[in-house]
Amino acid sequence: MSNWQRFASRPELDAALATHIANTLKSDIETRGRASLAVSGGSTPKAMFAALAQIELAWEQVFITLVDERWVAPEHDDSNERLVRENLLQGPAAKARFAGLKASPADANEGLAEVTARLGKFPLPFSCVVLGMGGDGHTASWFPQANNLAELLDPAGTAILGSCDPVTAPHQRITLTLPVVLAANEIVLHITGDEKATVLAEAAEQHYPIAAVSEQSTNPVSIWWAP
Ligand SMILES: O=C(O)[C@H](O)[C@@H](O)[C@H](O)[C@H](O)COP(=O)(O)O
Repeated sequence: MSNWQRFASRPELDAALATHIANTLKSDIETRGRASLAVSGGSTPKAMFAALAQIELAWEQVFITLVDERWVAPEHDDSNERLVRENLLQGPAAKARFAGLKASPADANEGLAEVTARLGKFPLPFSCVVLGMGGDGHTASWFPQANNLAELLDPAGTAILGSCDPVTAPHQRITLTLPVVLAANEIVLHITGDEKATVLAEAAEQHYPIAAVSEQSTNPVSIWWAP
């Protein structure tokens, strides 16, 4: 159902995953002329972003967005857009075409149409979607307690994006929906530490949101892990 790529250390994981993503983008540029990447925020991907940003490829043909965003201004410390701008859109990768997921309305629901229109310029399906995972079994902004979780995880849903009130975490969110993630050419799950490996092992039994990706076999996810 999923294949594991295990590394002895986080720096080795970050370097290998950056190279792998770059190769996926290069091969999609060769076949489609363009490539698209959706990345997660949080703390895990920061060093991998820095490694990926330094790899030479036709970045001007690469469209980058976020898997999910906290509904805060792009200058906010908790903004995933800020994380991406400061760590991924640097060096050679500064030429990539980036679209953030935050819009001006105070409520994320009111910004959904505007942000969805931005993604209309993207070559879809995504070449690669890079997910993270929280200790509560959430991925993207599919939080266990969210009252619209079933809607975000509806495989037959037609919306690209949905909003979410995580309940157990700060900030309202905007997030890609399950069908868009599952339609990607490649899905990567980037996690570190024994605790997250255990959470993932218990995902099906505990009905964690990550199970919607890790326990399906239509588009098997590759799990990139280091202690
Ligand atoms: O904005 C976010 O919070 C995310 O995109 C989220 O899904 C993240 O990937 C996990 O919460 C893991 O976060 P850490 O890497 O900080 O553990």
